[in-house]
Amino acid sequence: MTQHFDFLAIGAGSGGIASANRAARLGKKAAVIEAKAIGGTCVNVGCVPKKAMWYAGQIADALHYAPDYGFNAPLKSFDWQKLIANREAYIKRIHAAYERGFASNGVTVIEGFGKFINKNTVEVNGQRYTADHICIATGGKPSIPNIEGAEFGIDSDGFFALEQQPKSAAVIGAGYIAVELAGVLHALGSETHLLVRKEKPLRSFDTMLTDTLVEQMAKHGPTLHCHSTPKRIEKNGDLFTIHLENGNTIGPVETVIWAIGRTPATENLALDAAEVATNEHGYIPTDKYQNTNVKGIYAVGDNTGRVQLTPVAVAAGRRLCERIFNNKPYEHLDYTNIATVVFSHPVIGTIGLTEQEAIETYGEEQVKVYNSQFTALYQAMTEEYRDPTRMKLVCVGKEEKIVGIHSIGFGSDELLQGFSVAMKMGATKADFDNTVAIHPTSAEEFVTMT
Ligand SMILES: Cc1cc2nc3c(=O)[nH]c(=O)nc-3n(C[C@H](O)[C@H](O)[C@H](O)COP(=O)(O)OP(=O)(O)OC[C@H]3O[C@@H](n4cnc5c(N)ncnc54)[C@H](O)[C@@H]3O)c2cc1C
Ligand SMILES: NC(=O)c1ccc[n+]([C@@H]2O[C@H](COP(=O)([O-])OP(=O)(O)OC[C@H]3O[C@@H](n4cnc5c(N)ncnc54)[C@H](O)[C@@H]3O)[C@@H](O)[C@H]2O)c1
Repeated sequence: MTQHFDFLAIGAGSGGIASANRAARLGKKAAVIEAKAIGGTCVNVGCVPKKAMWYAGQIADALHYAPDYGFNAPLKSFDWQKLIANREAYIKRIHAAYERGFASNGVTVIEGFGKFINKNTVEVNGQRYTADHICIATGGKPSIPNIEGAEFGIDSDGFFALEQQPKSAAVIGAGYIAVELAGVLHALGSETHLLVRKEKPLRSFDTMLTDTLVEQMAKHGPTLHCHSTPKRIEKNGDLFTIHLENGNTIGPVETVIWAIGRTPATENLALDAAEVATNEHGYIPTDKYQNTNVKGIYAVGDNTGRVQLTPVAVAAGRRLCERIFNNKPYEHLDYTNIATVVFSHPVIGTIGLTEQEAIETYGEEQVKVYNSQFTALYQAMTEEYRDPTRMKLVCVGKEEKIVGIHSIGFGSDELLQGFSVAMKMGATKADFDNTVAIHPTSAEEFVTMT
């Protein structure tokens, strides 16, 4: 028998969960289909385990600062397995919380891999489900390059499955994941190499951020190898050597991690059966209302090729359901000015235009930039770790409207959310100046820049 729903999400990751719950809370009969684990990438092999590992790295950093704070606490050991066990136990608790949420909202959870049969029918394990509205929220998966020996490397999913801490690792890629995983491994004591193809990682970010990151990597590690494109990977016993296009080699190392981007999980969904179009990279193009080319079929999250962040998938999914089920015909997600944090060492918080983008958009004469550099008190107390925190405000026009906020250094992760609200509301430099600082914090620099 075919079961019918008002709303059916394919994929119980960030976008699918948020949309199905919202549909159900709006009184609709909603279901979500999940092939692997509830929570998707973010909860199981993304934001959550990554942040847990990053916190472990923060604790390792704090142990370096401890003697300058008067603590004589030599590190006796670090237990990777305990960290992983506690991380996974936390993830289990998140699964349970999601299940409680589904139960209280009345969302049906269908376990298995969903495939389209036609425009309003999806099949899972031979059972068919129809829906008036179908949301494709299938996310993505890590990419692996097509080079000799690529199979010797693991990806970010493999990183989270590591049962032992590698003594040495090479992380390949220049994006968020590469920078974050390399930073974590290094902080936890693995000899870590980060290989990027061009002159630096995170090249689309404001140069103040990336220059500082590169400077800090040079001082504290991991070892950054620029202009380093892997050509083949050679296995010798349990170790791997990376041969580069430029003739150099990196390694041998115990673990090679590919972090070279992600591909959309749209291949095996039988999208043809529903006539849903994809672009040449497999992403599902959507309009600003998350509509695909087929009426009643939507896509949200990483498979749309837009900003790949959990809160983006969540917000797009919720707004979609508000639009279709709550009489809000124009509700949609504004994809501009989305704040983001890279959990690098040091951590980066950024929103809006880089200085360069502002100049290209508004013209040099319209752009005024405020910079600040200081040592956060937390690190200023130490001998060896008095690293700079750097901040930048990018302003445009006579009124100095703030169009970019960038920060690298201790606390940049937690301080940005509030400032992003101000920027989204159209704050000017004068509004920032009118705000009395909170002292002593790093955040206060943003309201005291001259
Ligand atoms: C290592 C890493 C760290 C990250 N860190 C952050 C971070 O700190 N902050 C942040 O905002 N974002 C982070 N992200 C990005 C974030 O995880 C994604 O943007 C987010 O998970 C996208 O949500 P989604 O709903 O589009 O897809 P996903 O969360 O990937 O969920 C898709 C789900 O669909 C399921 N699925 C796929 N096909 C089918 C099918 N045919 N039938 C049934 N189920 C199916 C999958 O199993 C999966 O569970 C990180 C990503 C990675 C990989
Ligand atoms: N803190 C966060 O919010 C967070 C953390 C992790 C991931 N994410 C999201 O997940 C997305 C995916 O992250 P990602 O790091 O996998 O992808 P990415 O697209 O950000 O970076 C991929 C990098 O790999 C490089 N690359 C591509 N092919 C390569 C090759 N053959 N050899 C060497 N390098 C190669 C690219 O130049 C690029 O710099 C991000 O864009 C981000 O939106 C967010």
